[in-house]
Formats: sequence, structure tokens, C-alpha cells
Amino acid sequence: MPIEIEGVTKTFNGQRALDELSLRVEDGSFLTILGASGCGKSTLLNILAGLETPSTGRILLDGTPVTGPGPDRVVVFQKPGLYPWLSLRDNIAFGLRMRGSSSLPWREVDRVIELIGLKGFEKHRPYELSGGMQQRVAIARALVMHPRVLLMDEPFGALDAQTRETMQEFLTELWERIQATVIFVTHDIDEAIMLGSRLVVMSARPGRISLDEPVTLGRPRDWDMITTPDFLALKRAARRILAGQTH
Ligand SMILES: Nc1ncnc2c1ncn2[C@@H]1O[C@H](COP(=O)(O)OP(=O)(O)OP(=O)(O)O)[C@@H](O)[C@H]1O
Repeated sequence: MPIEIEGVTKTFNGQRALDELSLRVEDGSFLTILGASGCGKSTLLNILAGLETPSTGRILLDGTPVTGPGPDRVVVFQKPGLYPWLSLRDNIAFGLRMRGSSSLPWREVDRVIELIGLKGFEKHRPYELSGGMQQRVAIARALVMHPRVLLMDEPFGALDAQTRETMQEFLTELWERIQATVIFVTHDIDEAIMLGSRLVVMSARPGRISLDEPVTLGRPRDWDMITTPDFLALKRAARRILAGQTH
């Protein structure tokens, strides 16, 4: 079932951060949203998550208006935000515990640990894990809730280039195995094109959609694709918008 963003505007202190944004996101798709700093990407994601309310317009999930946060939409932020005193396994189970589950589905927690490739690290604490591993745990913590929509706000922005590439491959493989819609925000053009099935580019102040194109590269993706004509054409178009030239 689709997510419909209908005429969403957000104003902070009289300043418009988002301007009449409308978008329909198909179920199970991988949408990347690219935009310069301050164009309203996080604001849009927070509205989708139900953490912020739009000034005008609305979000529909399966035709039902979103009125607040819910386990069907989980956000993964740039910082993994793990609890340092909890083991990897307990960090992943934390959300389920908060939801008030009386008996925790440990088998499901362990399945997710296997899915993210961290079997054998269950008892480790966050400081014993690399940055990439910590971000996998943050993704696992989201996945264990079985979200319909995974909202990702520059999740690899703090990682070094090599780890970032590994995580990009990991995420695309994961997306092919789980039944969730991914909305992934970034300001990295290559990352946006490499990951997405559809690319939306936002222009700044107030945030508007300036480009909305399918990414026609096949899957599995591989970095050699960055020299293909399709990749380069999309990159050129995105770059123009980010540089402030919309024509
Ligand atoms: N809670 C808030 N109160 C006031 N202004 C806000 C608030 N949140 C965001 N803004 C403003 O709205 C605009 C969009 O911010 P937002 O964080 O959504 O942009 P962004 O595209 O995610 O930027 P970045 O890539 O730097 O994270 C900015 O001008 C920002 O200052």
C-alpha cells in the first residue's frame, strides 16, 4: 500500500521549510531523496515518521492519515544512538521491550542479528563494535519492529568511505530480502543514484521537488555502473539542481 504525501507545507517561525510537497511512494520501493543542506529533507522524514506535524497538507499510509509515530514507520538516524550499557542483543530488543511485550521474541531478535551479519557479537557492547557494525545494529533495531516503512536520514553520513560502501551494498541486499519501503535521505549524489529505484531531488528554501526520476540501472548494483550513460545523465541533472540551476 502506498504512502501519499499530499500538499505538505511546513513553516518554522514564519519561514517556509517545505513548500506544497506532493509525492506518492509505492509499496516496497526504494526512494532516495537528495538535497542540499537545509532544503527540508529531515523535516519531511520527521513528518513521515509522525514526529512533526505538517503546517498544511497530510500524509496517508494505506489511505489512513498519519497522526503520530507508529511501529509501522521506523527512523534510522546518522548517529546509531545505541545504549552503551546494553549488549548488542539487548539494544536490538529494547524497542520491543518499550512496546510492552511481556515475553520478548528472542528468536526473532536472533533472526535479525543473523540478517545483519553480526551473529557471534550478541554480548558485545557498542564500544566494542566498529562504526559500521553499530549502524547495522541501529538498522536491526528498526527491522525487529517489522516496519512497513524504513525512514533513513543520512544513515551512513558519519562513516568512512570504505565502510560506507560496504553498508550501501549491505542495505541494498537487505532491502531485496525484506518487505519494506525504504525512504533514504542523503546529500551524496552517487549514493542516492546507486541505492535508489527512484530519485527525488529537492531544491532549497523553501524545499520543493525539482526532479523525480526512476533510476533505470539494473540490480544487483555495482560501482562500475557510475560510468554508464544513464548514471551520468541523472547525476548531471541532479548536480544542476544542487548548484541552484533548475534549467
Ligand atoms: N525545529 C525547528 N525549528 C525551527 N526551524 C527548523 C526546525 N527544524 C528545521 N528547521 C529549519 O527548516 C529548514 C530545513 O531543515 P532540515 O533539517 O529539514 O534540512 P535538511 O535538508 O535535512 O538539512 P541537512 O542536510 O543539513 O540535515 C532549515 O532552514 C532549518 O533551519
